[in-house]
Amino acid sequence: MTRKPTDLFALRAAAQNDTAVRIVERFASEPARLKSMTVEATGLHIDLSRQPWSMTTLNLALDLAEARGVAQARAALFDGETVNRSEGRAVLHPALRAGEGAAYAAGGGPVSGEVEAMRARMRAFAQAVRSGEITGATGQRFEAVLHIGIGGSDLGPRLVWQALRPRGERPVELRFAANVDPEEFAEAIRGLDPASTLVVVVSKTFTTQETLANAELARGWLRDALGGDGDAHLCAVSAAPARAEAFGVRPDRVFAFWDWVGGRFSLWSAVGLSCAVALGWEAFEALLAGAEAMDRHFLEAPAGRNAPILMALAQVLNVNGLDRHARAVIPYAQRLELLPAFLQQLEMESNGKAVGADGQVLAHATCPVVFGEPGTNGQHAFFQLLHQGPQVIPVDFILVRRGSGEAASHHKLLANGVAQAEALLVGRDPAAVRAELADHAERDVLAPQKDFPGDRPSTVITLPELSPRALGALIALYEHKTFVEGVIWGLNSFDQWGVELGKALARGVLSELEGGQVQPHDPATAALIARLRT
Ligand SMILES: O=P(O)(O)OC[C@H]1O[C@H](O)[C@H](O)[C@@H](O)[C@@H]1O
Repeated sequence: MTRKPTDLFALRAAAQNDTAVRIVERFASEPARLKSMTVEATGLHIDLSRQPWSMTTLNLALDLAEARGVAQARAALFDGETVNRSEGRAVLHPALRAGEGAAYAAGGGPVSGEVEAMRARMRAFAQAVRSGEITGATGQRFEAVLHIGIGGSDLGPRLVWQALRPRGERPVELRFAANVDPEEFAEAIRGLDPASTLVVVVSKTFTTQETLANAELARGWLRDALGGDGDAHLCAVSAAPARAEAFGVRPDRVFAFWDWVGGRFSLWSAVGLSCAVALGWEAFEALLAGAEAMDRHFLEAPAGRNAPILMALAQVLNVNGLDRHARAVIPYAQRLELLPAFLQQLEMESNGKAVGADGQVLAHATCPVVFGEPGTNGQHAFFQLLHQGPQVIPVDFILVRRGSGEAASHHKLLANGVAQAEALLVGRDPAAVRAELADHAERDVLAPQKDFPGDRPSTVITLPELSPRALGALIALYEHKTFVEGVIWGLNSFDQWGVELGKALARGVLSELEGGQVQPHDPATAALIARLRT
């Protein structure tokens, strides 16, 4: 394989040049900066003025997006072309949230009719479960849903439930089991009554080892309590519905989706069924509407006002221009606790690749390490490194303007978010630090340690409130940002070949751990297997 030439060099040179001027000083020399670098997208406010670009470099980045064919790639995606070439599939998650009467087609074949029909089934099912029209085998209402799935079949629904779950009385409780570690399953069913629990098994392939293991545990739990009737509490969501039926799920309880829905983009399909049941159809529909509004923004806003494109360019600038290979995501909202985990899959599984879509080794870096915790908790843990560590880590701050609950606490939360972004941007004048220590005998030793360099980039996203609509828009914003980055980096964001080897090896190791024939391994692996077998 040969190395591929890249046109990121011009951007890199400009980005490095820009570091001669502190970001905060640019506001004076670039009066239009704040206005030009903040965008409103479907009610979300996105401030990119704290990113380390000059206005000139931003324009260069926009030229790069144009040269890399972002507009054409976006059209190809929405037109249902086979953009996931390595798997021969279209990628059409926008079709899942389009309103009635849309006309999406995957590879030329219409899909919107099927999408609408499935949505109607989901809606009818969710409403019938909530109203008590559909009951369990003993006639009891379903008071809980156990959602079983992993990766893309878990993280989206889990994030949505955490973000939107009712505070007080919950007509329907929602629990999740993803890990094959039986501890998670045991915790998920704690306190639940099988007679009033609906089990939704979600797996695009319906071959995922962890999910099938948990589905078997759930089926056993239902059967122990309800006998053979327990199977009537099983639902499945899959792009391989025949496999779900072979597992024993009644055909009218199998909800299909399609191979043109990527796992980590699948929340909007029947993968969201358990959220639709537990939160109610109106909330699920509003989530879809928020995402659809972001789709329209992504399609229609000019590149310089286009939130997903600008956020992608800021990331490219930091990664490829300034060698910043990590990014922190800090939601100042406890309910968005799972956003960093969701984005880890979305971004790192999509773009954590070193080979381009054309099979050539890429000559540039791609996806940074994404991590994060809610604010203010993260402040008391790893923010030390963000403020004073040797490496600069750009941060996404997510603030929610109108909180729910105690207003005074919400103001404290927001104040902390604003202050942290300011501290990263502005830092502290070293002279002020020294002046404060004027009488200190160890002034020369202490002052540098108390220095805040600042000039550390962030993006600040403000949501009007944590509504289903705003959450849908936020998730879709990150989906499209991830896609644009993939286009600029020249890779296929929609496959994940890197997860296959470990899965295949685990099958062999399992048989060895269970007493089967020992296979040849490297010495370290052989020793570990021997240790675990005894
Ligand atoms: O939905 P499933 O087919 O069960 O797949 C669940 C997950 O496992 C795979 O290994 C992939 O890494 C994920 O992208 C996927 O979402």
